[in-house]
Amino acid sequence: MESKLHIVMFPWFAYGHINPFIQLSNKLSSHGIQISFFSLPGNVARIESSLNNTPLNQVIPLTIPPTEGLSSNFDSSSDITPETGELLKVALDQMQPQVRTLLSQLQPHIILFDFAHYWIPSIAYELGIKAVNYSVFSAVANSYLTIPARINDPNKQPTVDDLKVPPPGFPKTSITSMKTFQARDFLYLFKSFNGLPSGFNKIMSFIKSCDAIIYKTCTEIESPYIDYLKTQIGKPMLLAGSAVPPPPSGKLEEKWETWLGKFPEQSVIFCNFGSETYLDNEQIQELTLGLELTGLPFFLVLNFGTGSFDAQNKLEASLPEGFRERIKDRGVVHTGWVQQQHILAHKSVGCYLNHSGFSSVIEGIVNDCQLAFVAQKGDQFLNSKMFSGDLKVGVEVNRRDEDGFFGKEDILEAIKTVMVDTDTEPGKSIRKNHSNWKKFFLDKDIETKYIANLVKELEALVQKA
Ligand SMILES: C[C@@H]1O[C@H](OP(=O)(O)OP(=O)(O)OC[C@H]2O[C@@H](n3ccc(=O)[nH]c3=O)[C@H](O)[C@@H]2O)[C@H](O)[C@H](O)[C@H]1O
Repeated sequence: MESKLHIVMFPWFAYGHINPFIQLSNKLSSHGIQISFFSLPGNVARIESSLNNTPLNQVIPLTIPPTEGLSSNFDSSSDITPETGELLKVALDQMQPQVRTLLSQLQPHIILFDFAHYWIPSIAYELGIKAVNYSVFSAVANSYLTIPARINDPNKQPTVDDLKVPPPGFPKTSITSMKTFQARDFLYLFKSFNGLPSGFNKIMSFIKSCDAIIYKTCTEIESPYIDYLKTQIGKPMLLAGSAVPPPPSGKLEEKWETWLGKFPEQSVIFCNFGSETYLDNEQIQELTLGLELTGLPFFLVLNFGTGSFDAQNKLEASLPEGFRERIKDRGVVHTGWVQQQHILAHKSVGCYLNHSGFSSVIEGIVNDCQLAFVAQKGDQFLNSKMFSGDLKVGVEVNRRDEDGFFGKEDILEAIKTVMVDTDTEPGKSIRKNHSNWKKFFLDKDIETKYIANLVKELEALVQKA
């Protein structure tokens, strides 16, 4: 039966967050649920182009309040750097009156909100709307970092040493400790910027006040972490399934189709770092030299967090001297957005070196691309360990404990393991696991079951007083 629910979607303003909210919207919309999607004006056209086009659905632009430090002509459609991100969080908090007015006009049954929107539950409660957090982070990342057991004294920040080990009660999995550079990166979550609560405190605040939390995962992949979260959260926990991205529409751009078509099947290494992850110049040097060392064809995408502004100059300045000339017959280096799913689906692509973004990894698995991970921040470090250590579907690039440095030989080694040494371990098992997980992710019945169940649980939540 068609659902009569009306849900407001309110993701964080970066595409790594907007995309999973759109994907969930479309799945819920196919059950007749009405979607109103909040975002910034610069994102509206792109959301409209992906959101199911039904008379019920709408994208509502929010006005960005004047915010000290945030340029008055800030365009949310370009990359959001960490600095702009913190200013945008200030702007987000100032949007409370406008969000309250919109919600009281729309009167949805539920609002699905993201990690930074800790004030949504109190507004929603006043208006009789259910407030549900939709976590776009994996269960492994949530359970290692953002659960009450992570901190025993709310007035004390954890140290690097604290963050190197899992919180008390954490399940016994391949994750027993993290490297120093990774733990140092996790500190970001506990810092306060511009006088706002830290990311960790925001999450702790809405865990207490929201009506439920939806995780973008399934028990088949992450059951130990999901079970642990259940002991920590104390709120209804709903699962949206593995969130395999829908097949892409249209065709791959002619120039890339032609370029990839020159190479044998499964020979090309595709290398891309998602929508909000940028390597520094030292990493780019080692990565490019490592790709050169493999002797294989490669397609490398590098971005710099500045949108299209000056990106080409930054790219040229970051490459090793003479690199373009040396690799011109077998390598391309590109800056800007590419049709990742089309590229991964191309028969010439056999390896995907990536940053362990959850959707990106799954796109690699369903497309027969062997996976090598060089995670850069936060949740990516935990995804990378879970996919390589628990599921054993790929390999992590070796990194130095203190600062995460990797050399060109480390890149070569990881790629050889999954692409060349496939008759010996661990490459042999990784290929086998990859192919088993591919079958799982492509099983439509599993996905359908999760979404049908989620719809039922959301309806039940709305019925509750
Ligand atoms: C929750 C947040 O997700 C994040 O964003 P990210 O973009 O990396 O997400 P992915 O899951 O890789 O997803 C990225 C999505 O963008 C698509 N794409 C990307 C680049 C491109 O050039 N072309 C494309 O089509 C890609 O196909 C995938 O669907 C980060 O990990 C972050 O750590 C995490 O907090």
